[in-house]
Amino acid sequence: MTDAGPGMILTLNAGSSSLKFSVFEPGAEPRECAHGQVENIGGTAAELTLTEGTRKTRLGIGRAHHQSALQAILGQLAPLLKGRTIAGVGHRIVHGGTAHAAPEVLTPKVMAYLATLEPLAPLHQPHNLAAVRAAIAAFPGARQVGCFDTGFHRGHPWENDTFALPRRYYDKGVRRYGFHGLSYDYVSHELARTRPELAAGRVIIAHLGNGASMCALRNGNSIGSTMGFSALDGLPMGTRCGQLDPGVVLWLMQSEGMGAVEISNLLYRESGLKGLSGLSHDMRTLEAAGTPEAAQAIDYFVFRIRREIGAMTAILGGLDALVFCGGIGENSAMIRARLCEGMDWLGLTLDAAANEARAPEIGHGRVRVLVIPTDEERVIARAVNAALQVAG
Ligand SMILES: Nc1ncnc2c1ncn2[C@@H]1O[C@H](COP(=O)(O)OP(=O)(O)O)[C@@H](O)[C@H]1O
Ligand SMILES: CC(=O)OP(=O)(O)O
Ligand SMILES: [Mg+2]
Repeated sequence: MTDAGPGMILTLNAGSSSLKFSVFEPGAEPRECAHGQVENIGGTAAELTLTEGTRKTRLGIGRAHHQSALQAILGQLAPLLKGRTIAGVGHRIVHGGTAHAAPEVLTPKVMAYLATLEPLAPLHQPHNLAAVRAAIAAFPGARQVGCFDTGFHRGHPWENDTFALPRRYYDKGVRRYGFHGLSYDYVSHELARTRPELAAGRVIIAHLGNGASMCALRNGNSIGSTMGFSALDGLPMGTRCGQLDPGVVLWLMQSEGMGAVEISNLLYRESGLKGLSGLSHDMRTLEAAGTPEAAQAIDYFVFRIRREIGAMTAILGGLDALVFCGGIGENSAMIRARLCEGMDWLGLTLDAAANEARAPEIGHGRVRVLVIPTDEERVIARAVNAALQVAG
């Protein structure tokens, strides 16, 4: 390959149902040259979408898992690089545990620690680490930088960091970490850039995708998250149960004779929207389905989020802005409308036309309601750019 300029930045973001990537030109504010994603991982018909400027290409890749999706992406990279090399690869790493918050170069020692966290995020962490190994093999000269989803929440108050278990478990790392931190980082900084008066106040960001969580922010800092020790807690998700009485887990073990692997599979892969609807994890499918079970799955999703809006408003001491992001938050006008219905008591009133048009601002009450498309890739690219600067 001829070197036609400084090395580029590649970002890899393995979500539970998607693998997203971008190629950035390094710089004080990295410039995105191309991006793409494999969606519907785990389903029967995964699709790789590539976008370069106005050119969009779609490629059916059949039944895909994260590893084959990654290979499909690596196979498409060469023409996007236009003869340039890759200087740095940035990875979304869902769990940084107690030891890692800020972005870091991924040494074998760091990788070994991160591998111990795999059981805490089985839908993500193994794929995140597999992507690092594949990127080392594909780009041996590049700097590999990890960006942690848990990092954004590490400064949250102790009451939100702990469970009411004997203290020794906290000391062993049984804590409420919170996730989707790269998304909250991006969205909160966008809010600060575009609406600084709101960012300085009391804000709830609802990241509603295949994984879903909410973050309560005061002056741009996380003070509470619906997700906890693992990415299972809080809101119901595509295939994850969300909040669950731990007594249910005991009952599954004692009365149903289920072991850890079976319970893990049930709670991570068979529950949530998929479990309740008996149909699909995908909100688009449920919205179109019209079956009573699909409707009830949506009802439960909406109910839990509304409940958390109330709880977070209470810990914030009021609310100045509610911000939607993530695949559902950005694209489903119906879900946004249902979440905001009857919230006038809070000063939150949706503007129906603006909501349907997916305008950046969709409310007209005292509490501002916004849609800010998230960009985890940009947060990763900024971190890689900084790491490349340090490396000289
Ligand atoms: N137009 C839409 N209407 C409703 N839901 C949508 C729409 N587009 C995407 N979604 C939902 O967004 C989810 C994916 O969200 P995303 O944040 O990209 O996923 P991940 O959690 O894997 O990163 C899909 O499973 C689907 O349910
Ligand atoms: C943490 C998490 O659930 O991530 P995602 O929404 O990408 O699956
Ligand atoms: Mg995601």
